[in-house]
Amino acid sequence: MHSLTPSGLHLKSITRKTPSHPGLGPTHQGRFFIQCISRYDSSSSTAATRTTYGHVGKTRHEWQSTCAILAGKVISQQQNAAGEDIISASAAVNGHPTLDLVPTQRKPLSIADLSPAPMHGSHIRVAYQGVPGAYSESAAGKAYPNCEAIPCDQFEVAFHAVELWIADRAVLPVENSLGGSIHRNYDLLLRHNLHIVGEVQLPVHHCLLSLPGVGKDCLTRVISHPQALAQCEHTLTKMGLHLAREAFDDTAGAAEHIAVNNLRDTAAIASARAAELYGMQVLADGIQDDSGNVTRFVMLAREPVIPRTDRPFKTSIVFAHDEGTSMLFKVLSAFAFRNISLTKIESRPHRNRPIRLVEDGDVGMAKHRFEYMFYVDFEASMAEARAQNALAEVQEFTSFLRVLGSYPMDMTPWTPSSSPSPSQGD
Ligand SMILES: O=C(O)C(=O)C[C@]1(C(=O)O)C=C[C@@H](O)C=C1
Repeated sequence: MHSLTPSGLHLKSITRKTPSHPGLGPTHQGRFFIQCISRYDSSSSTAATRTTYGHVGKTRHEWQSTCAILAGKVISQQQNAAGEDIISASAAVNGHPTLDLVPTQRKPLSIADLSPAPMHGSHIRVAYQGVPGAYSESAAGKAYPNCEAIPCDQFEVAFHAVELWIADRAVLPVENSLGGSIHRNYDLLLRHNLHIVGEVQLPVHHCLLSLPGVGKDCLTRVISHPQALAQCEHTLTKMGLHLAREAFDDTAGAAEHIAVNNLRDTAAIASARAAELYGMQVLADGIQDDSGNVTRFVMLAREPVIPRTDRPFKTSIVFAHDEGTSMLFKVLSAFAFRNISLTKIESRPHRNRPIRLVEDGDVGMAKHRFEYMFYVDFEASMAEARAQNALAEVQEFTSFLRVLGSYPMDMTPWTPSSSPSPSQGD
């Protein structure tokens, strides 16, 4: 178990005012929720969150709050520049006013904006997507015991937190044994220049949560992270729960949303720790479709780790090609001939050129072909000659090749979760 202590920050591009709810305690009630502070501490099970207000002051917490606002501004600026959705932070969320984080004028960052936190202390700061109680927070704690976990409302904010020196690491999910790849993070890995410095595999044990006293009969819908909904789909049906399913940013955020808004017809799929944090009851425990439900997370840093050969390493690469799919066969054989095992292959649309027009010589007609970026993980360290030789060969067949990281493999054994056990509230 882990605790939240008032020594971190919650990075958000939009802040919201949370209405009062008796189950949440004074820190959540009717305030501008600028920052939620959490430290992952594997030795304790107590939890406390703390909020601060929209001013910049002299204390460390206030300084950190400034960082959160800064991160929000940077993201807003980038989104404006890219012509993507503009986040209007001055808009109301759930009828409540939010802070204006959208700058009216672009102001370049100064060196002062980017300087690391004073009094950093001995705790490594780890950014994750979600709110306290999310699985990503547990993954951060598994990867870096006693770290200071920094909740971020979007994956991209976690990338920015590391780039801006607000966090030392980001821990992000990339694939789940039931739900498959988390594509957004593959795309972000390519857009940003952070390095993969490690991986952790986390057994994911889902619970069905409702407000205290609310039974299954009262429920009409279930909300959670899309991956969590997918991981529990069959079990919910087998339990006779034909509920409308709605996606939410993260599992723990879904539990918090129900608690804050007193939603008596809605259940959340989230962790037992989220139930504890947000005062929810556990209606059923272990509702994932397979007991071996595991999510793989990668750790990201500004600097790569130096590859070694004294322990098992994995290397992640991404590449693109200019002609034909036969290139893929050649690339894969570069690894096969050297007895290098591949552990993962993923294809994503080519960002700059998703479709290409090609002449079909046989029929004399032009046709459209989809273009891809390929992500490959293989079991070897970049310090090994066979990995270097394989990549030298891969480079010959590809138009673009980037090593995302060469890092120690997670070798920790894990035990499957138990099968569903309905508990209180039936
Ligand atoms: O929502 C959370 O709690 C998360 O940490 C995100 C996430 C994911 O993105 O896959 C992580 C692990 C589980 O597989 C479900 C959800």
